[in-house]
Amino acid sequence: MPFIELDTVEKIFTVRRKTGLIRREKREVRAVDGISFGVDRGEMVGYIGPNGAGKSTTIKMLTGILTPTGGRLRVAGIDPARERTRLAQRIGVVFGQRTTLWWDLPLKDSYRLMHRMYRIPDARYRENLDRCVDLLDLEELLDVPVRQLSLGQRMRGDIAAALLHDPDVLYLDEPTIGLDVVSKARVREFLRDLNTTHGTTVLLTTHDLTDIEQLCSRVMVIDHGRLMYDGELAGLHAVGESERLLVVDLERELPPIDMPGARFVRAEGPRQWLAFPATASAAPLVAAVASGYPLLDLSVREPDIEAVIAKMYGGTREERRESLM
Ligand SMILES: Nc1ncnc2c1ncn2[C@@H]1O[C@H](COP(=O)(O)OP(=O)(O)OP(=O)(O)O)[C@@H](O)[C@H]1O
Repeated sequence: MPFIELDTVEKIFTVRRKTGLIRREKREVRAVDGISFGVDRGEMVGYIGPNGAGKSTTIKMLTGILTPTGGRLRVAGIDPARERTRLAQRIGVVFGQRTTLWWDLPLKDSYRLMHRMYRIPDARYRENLDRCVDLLDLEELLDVPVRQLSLGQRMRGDIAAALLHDPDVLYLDEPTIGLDVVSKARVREFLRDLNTTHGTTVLLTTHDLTDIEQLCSRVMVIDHGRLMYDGELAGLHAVGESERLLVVDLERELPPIDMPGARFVRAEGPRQWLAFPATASAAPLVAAVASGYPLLDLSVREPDIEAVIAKMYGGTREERRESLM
């Protein structure tokens, strides 16, 4: 059984929007729209996608902060939303944009508080702290209040904080965001070492594809709350490259649509995805599908992240650097 397991997990937010003085309109946001995957113990997986794709919502469900509105989710056999405290002993979380450290306290005092909060046995705490201080070069920073630390120093401090209780799983949400090149390299080296020597399972969300390239053998691409790709990074070259997607909602579940000029990508119930060349007009394909199949809805999607990734990996270093800025 995979260590992290998601089975058609869904999170729908209901947003109320003011439309008049008193009138309010309800709208549903499908932040995560039926995602399934498994991550084995010791894997290091990249979880990427454009802004608003549903990455943070997935991580929040994996930590138990948010409860899924549908599907089944397990981490180390635990249902996160039901047993959040028990799960907290097994997971570590680092949000690049937010610190879990106490802003006004010296770094070491934050660690002492965590020692008590997580009830970490003294010897284990000492050992983990020493290792993190050594590998993340924190010695000089232990007496400095967190608000005085640079972003890179703070990030190293946060990573150490997430590891003091020896978690089996580490979720990292943008761990290198805003860091300079040297700090990024240091963080990556530490994570690689953590994964190989401790077998820590790592799920990494990032906009910096160099993180993925250097750390993850497997990458999942999420877009509009759905899993669009799950496989080796190298395989992304082929996906989405100069192709657009036709999303077809049929009246009922049917065998894969077979159309000249289109390639069947995948199906989920009555919904099917067809890829077609980006340079071709969508109109003839739409017309052909509409006349040949019982349709409820159709939409054309640009291959956002896939195209970006394909372009970046296919482009020169200069182009890549530009697109990372
Ligand atoms: N608490 C909430 N209430 C309503 N809508 C929300 C809430 N949280 C997230 N959303 C919406 O859900 C969708 C997915 O958001 P999410 O933060 O998971 O995306 P993301 O992939 O992490 O994006 P980013 O890369 O920008 O952080 C977005 O449309 C977002 O506006």
